[in-house]
Amino acid sequence: MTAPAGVTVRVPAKVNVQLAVGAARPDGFHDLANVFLAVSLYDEVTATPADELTITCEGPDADKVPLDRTNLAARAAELLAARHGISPAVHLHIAKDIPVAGGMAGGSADGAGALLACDALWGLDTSRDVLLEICAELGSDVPFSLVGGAALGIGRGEQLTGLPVGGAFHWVFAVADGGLSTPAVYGEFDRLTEGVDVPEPTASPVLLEALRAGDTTALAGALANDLQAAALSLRPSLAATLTAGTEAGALAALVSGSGPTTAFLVKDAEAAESVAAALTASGTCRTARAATSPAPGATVLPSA
Ligand SMILES: C[C@@](CO)(OP(=O)(O)O)[C@H](O)COP(=O)(O)OP(=O)(O)OC[C@H]1O[C@@H](n2ccc(N)nc2=O)[C@H](O)[C@@H]1O
Ligand SMILES: Nc1ncnc2c1ncn2[C@@H]1O[C@H](COP(=O)(O)OP(=O)(O)O)[C@@H](O)[C@H]1O
Repeated sequence: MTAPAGVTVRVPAKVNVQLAVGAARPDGFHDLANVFLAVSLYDEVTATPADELTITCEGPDADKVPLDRTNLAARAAELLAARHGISPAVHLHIAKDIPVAGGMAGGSADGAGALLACDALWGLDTSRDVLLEICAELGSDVPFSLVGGAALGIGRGEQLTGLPVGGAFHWVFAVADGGLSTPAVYGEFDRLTEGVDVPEPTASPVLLEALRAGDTTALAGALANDLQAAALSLRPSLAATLTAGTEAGALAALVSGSGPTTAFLVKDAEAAESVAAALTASGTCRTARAATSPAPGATVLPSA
């Protein structure tokens, strides 16, 4: 008898080209206008039949990934199985290339990837709407990991509207040593805005038009992250990384989401190569990676 085939799903990382953050809500979350852009750094999640739910992970950051039921991939398998009244008997293997706790939604990517991989492996054919519901239950960023491309997320970031993108954008991501906790960064945002009348978050029309037109220069002028001050307050060394990338010729620099990864928008692939080399040489980050956007959402790969 041949071994049962596995299903592999590839899922992109994200950068928030605009992250407008409102005041804390009674449930502890913050209302957002979160403009997500998927970028070409990917995790791959492979689901194979097993007697019980198990997880393995490979990659440079694998030792930082929990392998118990708190892993978002495990939680995705459990939620999907529960919806269908079946047992989550599956082995999930994560090939991790997205920095862990880096503000690039790597855990969310694995959650969305596991969901799609298990759905295919178990032959469930779950509707897109139900998959998106499960994603929102897993975390605010998980629905976007499923859909990819570009989207505006409102509410806590889970209510998505797809956005048109008129061309490719080139990026460099400087990966920092160690992560930053997302709740800690939102907590620092609350501390820094105490006594301030935080406005309702709204998407910038200039930024949306820059995306639609595929206009890199206009996008560079419109990038904005309301969590940046909080991330810098918790990790002041990020300022030196932002400066190093800008001095190396990046058109714009910002913290990716809750950080500590920093994102640099550059003119083209050639500029990406030289900015990545300069950032690596600067000693202000662990490593620098070039990537392009938009990237597709979670995708089942053809079986080998
Ligand atoms: C900041 C962002 C930007 O896209 O991502 P990262 O940069 O960390 O990847 C997101 O808002 C993170 O989304 P995600 O990581 O899915 O967060 P969740 O699991 O839903 O929530 C984790 C915690 O973050 C805080 N949180 C999250 C989303 C939100 N709209 N308001 C919040 O205050 C809450 O403290 C919450 O308990
Ligand atoms: N599959 C996973 N990959 C990475 N981290 C995970 C995963 N599942 C749960 N986590 C937990 O989520 C935290 C945030 O990870 P991650 O999603 O990579 O960062 P961020 O929220 O900054 O984008 C990690 O520190 C880890 O404890």
